[in-house]
Formats: sequence, C-alpha cells, structure tokens
Amino acid sequence: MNPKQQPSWAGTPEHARVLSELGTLPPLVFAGEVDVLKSRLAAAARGEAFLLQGGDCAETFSAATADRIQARVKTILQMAVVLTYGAQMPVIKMGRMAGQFAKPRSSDVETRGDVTLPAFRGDIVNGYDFTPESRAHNPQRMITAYNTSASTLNLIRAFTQGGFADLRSVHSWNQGFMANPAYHEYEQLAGEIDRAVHFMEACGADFEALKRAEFYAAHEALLLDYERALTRTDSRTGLPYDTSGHFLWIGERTRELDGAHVDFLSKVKNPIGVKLGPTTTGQDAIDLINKLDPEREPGRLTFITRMGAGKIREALPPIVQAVRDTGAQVVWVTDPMHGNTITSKNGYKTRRFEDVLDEVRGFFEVHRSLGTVPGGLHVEMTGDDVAECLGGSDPVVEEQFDSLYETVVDPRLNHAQSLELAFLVAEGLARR
Ligand SMILES: O=C[C@H](O)[C@H](O)COP(=O)(O)O
Ligand SMILES: C=C(OP(=O)(O)O)C(=O)O
Repeated sequence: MNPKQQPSWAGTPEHARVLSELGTLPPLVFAGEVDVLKSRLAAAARGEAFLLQGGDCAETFSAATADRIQARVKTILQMAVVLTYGAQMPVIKMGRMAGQFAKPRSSDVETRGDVTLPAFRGDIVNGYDFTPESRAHNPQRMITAYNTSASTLNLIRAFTQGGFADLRSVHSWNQGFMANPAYHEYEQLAGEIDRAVHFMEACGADFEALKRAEFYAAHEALLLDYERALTRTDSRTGLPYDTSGHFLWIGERTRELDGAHVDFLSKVKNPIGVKLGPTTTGQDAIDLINKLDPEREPGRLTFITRMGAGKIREALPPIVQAVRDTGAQVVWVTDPMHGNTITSKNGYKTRRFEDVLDEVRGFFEVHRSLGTVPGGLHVEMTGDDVAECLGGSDPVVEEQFDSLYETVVDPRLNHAQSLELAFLVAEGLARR
C-alpha cells in the first residue's frame, strides 16, 4: 500500500540528493535523552507524572524567530507551573516544536475562485502562498526544515538550561499580560510559589534543580522521507532511533495497522504516540498496542484521544476499558482540539473554547469512572495574542479573526486561553 499523505516528489534527482544529504547530517536529538523521556512517560502512565504537549498546529520557517519561540516556551512553562502546583507531581514539558512542519490534509487540492492548486501540506513540503511556484512540492524544503528545527532546538535548550526557566522567575513570565482574569489567577499562584521558595531558601535548601527545566521536542511523524533519513543507529546499543525529535506521533489519518506510518514507528525505539479519533474501537487500540509495543515497554506508547466534546463520554470508555483489560500501561492523553473544529460564520476554521474545556472535563470523568489514569494534555497553542479559537474569559469573537487570525492550518489557543485551560486541568488533577 502506498503511504498516505505523502508529497509527489519521489523519483526526481533533487529528491535523491536531499535524502542523501539528510542522511549525513548530525542527529537533532540524542538517544540518551530519548530514553530519559521514556522513563518520564512511564511515570505518567502510572499516575506519577503528567504530560503537557503544546505548540503550533503547523510551525512555519518564517515564524521561527527568537520572540515567538520564547513566547511559546514561556507559555508552556507557565502552564506547567499551574499543573505542577495543582497536581503536586512532576509535569513533563514537551513542545509541538522544532519539527512540526508536515500536515495531513483532507483534500489534495485547494480552490480559490477558478484557480485550483495543490493544498498546503506544511512548510517542509510546499509554501502557503497561493501560487503554482509556492505550492509545488519541493524536497529542498526538508533541508530548511532540518536547519530550522536545529536552530529552534538550540534556542529551546538555551532558554530551558540557561536560567530563563528558573522557577524563581515565575512572575517575570507573566509580564505584559495583566488584563485577563487567568493572569491574575496565575499571579496569585506565582506569589504562593515565591513564598514557598523563599521559605525553603531560608531553610538552606539547594535550588540547583529549579534553575533548569527538561523540555522535549515532538511532532507528527508524517513525512516518511524525512523521518527515515533522520533515523540513526545508537552507538551505545546498536538500536534505531528517529533523531528528528524526542517523541513522534502517528496522526488520526495515518494510523491504519498495515500502513507505512505504523510500520515505520514500530521499528524505532523512541517513545511514540497515536492519535485516536471517535471511530476507534477497543480492538483497534489493542491491535496498535500489539504492533507498536509488543514488549509492553513502560513509557513506549501514548494514546492521544481526540473525540470531540459531544462524543468523548460515549466513545472513550470502551477503548479505555479494552486496553485496561489487557493490562497494557499506555499514557492516556487528551487532545481537546482536533475533534472540535467548526467553521465560523465569517468563514474561518475555529474551535469554541467551551468545547475544548468540555472535552477535557469529559476525559477526566471517563478516567475517574474507570479507575484509569488521565496522563496528559495535548494542545495547539501559541504564546501570542492571536484570535483563532472563540471564547475564553476575555472572549475572542469572530470579528477579531480578520485582524488577529494567523495560523496556516488549524486554530490555536492564545496565551490567555492556554493558561485558563491549564487551571481547569490542574483542578481535574487535584481531584484525581
Ligand atoms: O491539524 C490537523 C489537520 O492537518 C487538519 O485538521 C486538516 O485540515 P483540513 O481539513 O483543512 O485539510
Ligand atoms: C493532524 C493532527 O491531528 P489529528 O491527526 O488528530 O487529526 C495534529 O495534531 O496536527
């Protein structure tokens, strides 16, 4: 079977040249870090940690600037602080960052007026501008994606290891955002953390560990040319790792058991995720476990459920029950974005923040009633003040879309909505 959702560039000399160049470039992540992440995820599966995955729907080359990367990292750190405080357990911080450049699409083409061109498939494949040149599939873009991922990761490492993520900076991450109620709530929490930190400091505690944050990079392993070319043999163990990111996931559109994406990810040692939509059956989930995690390795497999607010309470329980009854210990993560996409009256792809919150509530309810572990949250979000999802306590309204809608594919939570969501999840975790 031909792999789904792939570009039409195979067989050109340029394609062969780029693949051979990618094969010689250094890995973006190291197998040792990937193994540490797997052990963290094993803790999340047991209910001893919580996974926070967040970032752009589709990263773009032009938005890989210091300010924007910093805003996203800062927002994820803020959400993580809220969650850590609420859950009183470690939060695994992971960006849909430094590699989230390939997008699956519902249609191969896009029509505007009487012009039809190839659909935009992410900056790693083609450009967003609606011209034949830009929409042509260009393998050279894989090299730009590699370089952009490398520079993004470099900055993330600098921010999270070089002092910016110091927990004693919790207040400074909030600067410039004070009007929204979520920011006030955050300020109060930051104040409580400050007092606790000062108390511990006065007691002579050692704060080395608070100066740095572990931060992992994740993306959908959609573009198989790129993922295969970045797969390397680990010199310590002789085992294959996909070194394009720490954590890779298989999307809802490419998760069939005999498909090329499942086959590829069954062969690498990274911790991996699979998106599960509302048509998934319990048997589908069991088959995926048997194929992707036959050894039942702790931390290996994460199921990211994206059911939709109206469906989660019916669709999720049979899947979770079936998996629970096999004894497999996967990480259960909620993606409250992808099942809740609608089109606004003025023609924008959007999501209602209320639906996002409701899916998260449903996720916690289902796991509470089955006695299983709600292990993480996966969101499309940005650190910027965009208007792409409707609602929130400082509500985004449709009229703002014309000036503040920036995403190139799916709508993201803005900075305030992301924080608000983190408070809701923290509440759910506190009750867990
Ligand atoms: O992010 C997810 C998918 O790429 C996206 O929802 C597909 O969008 P489309 O239906 O606009 O192609
Ligand atoms: C395409 C995505 O999601 P899904 O596969 O769940 O539709 C995504 O997370 O970018």
